[in-house]
Amino acid sequence: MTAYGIIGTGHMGSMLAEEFIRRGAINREELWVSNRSQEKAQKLARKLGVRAADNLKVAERSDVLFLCVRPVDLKGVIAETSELLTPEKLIVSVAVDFSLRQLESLCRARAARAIPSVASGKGLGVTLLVLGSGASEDDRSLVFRLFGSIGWPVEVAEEQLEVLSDLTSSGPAYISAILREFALEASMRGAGVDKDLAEQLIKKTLIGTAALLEDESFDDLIAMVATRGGITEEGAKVIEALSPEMFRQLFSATSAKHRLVKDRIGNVEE
Ligand SMILES: NC(=O)C1=CN([C@@H]2O[C@H](COP(=O)(O)OP(=O)(O)OC[C@H]3O[C@@H](n4cnc5c(N)ncnc54)[C@H](OP(=O)(O)O)[C@@H]3O)[C@@H](O)[C@H]2O)C=CC1
Ligand SMILES: O=C(O)[C@@H]1CCC=N1
Repeated sequence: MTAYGIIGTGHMGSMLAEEFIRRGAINREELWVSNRSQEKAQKLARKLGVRAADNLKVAERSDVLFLCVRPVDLKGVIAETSELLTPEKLIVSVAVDFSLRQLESLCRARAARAIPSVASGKGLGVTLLVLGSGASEDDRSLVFRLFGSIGWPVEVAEEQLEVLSDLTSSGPAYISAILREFALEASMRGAGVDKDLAEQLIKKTLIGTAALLEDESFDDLIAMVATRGGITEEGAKVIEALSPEMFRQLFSATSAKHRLVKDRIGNVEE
């Protein structure tokens, strides 16, 4: 029996625990969880019927250990448990901005990075995967099986993780922020449209659009809606004209923040 552990039961850690159990990828008796504030881990353990313990015990028990703390807390967690992180174990870090090189320099365990998104809470998220040099083909199969149970795992080059995680992990927040502004503007056009109603309507429209996008390209879907000489064409032109600058600024801002986080973490392998 493979034993699994999750250190950090915040948004990502608790989502992974719940979904892996719910979808049968991990059996409840195989999973241990821990968290800095212990009540959080205990509450999750009670809810899922898994076991809660402290970081050391979870690291000791686990064959596969998910590290689900923020990048700035990760070095401390690995330092605390490093004696137990032997080459027989696989660590899977979900932290953005903490490299494989750093993980591998801090402990002797085999390492992988997996960057999921909240959409995996619905079994529909992308998980970006990068396997470390010590990881085996069995490790690759294992992470693909686990993350395949909650969406679409895709192996990428580590140097692409920053920009791709902006797209897929931060994506649900950005799409929500854009649509919230769209609904707000609709409610301010003077026609007396209620803001909450506008939000509900655009959410339903998003869900329908997402279903269509299973089969259609963006261009084809736009062409389906934008009747030649009709209304949508005009709006689409505005989006095409103005949004490149918005997304350029978005990537500039996130890139600066990625750099800041990496600087804060420092060259931990040295
Ligand atoms: N949220 C998202 O959509 C995504 C997040 N990620 C990555 O997931 C990681 C976690 O993010 P998220 O879940 O949003 O953050 P949260 O703040 O929700 O969760 C982090 C958890 O880590 C716990 N923690 C902190 N230090 C320790 C420690 N020393 N020992 C044990 N537990 C500790 C915190 O405990 P306490 O309750 O005491 O604060 C908290 O519960 C980050 O590295 C992030 O980059 C990746 C992809 C998507
Ligand atoms: O905002 C963050 O830092 C994390 C990483 C990607 C999504 N949430």
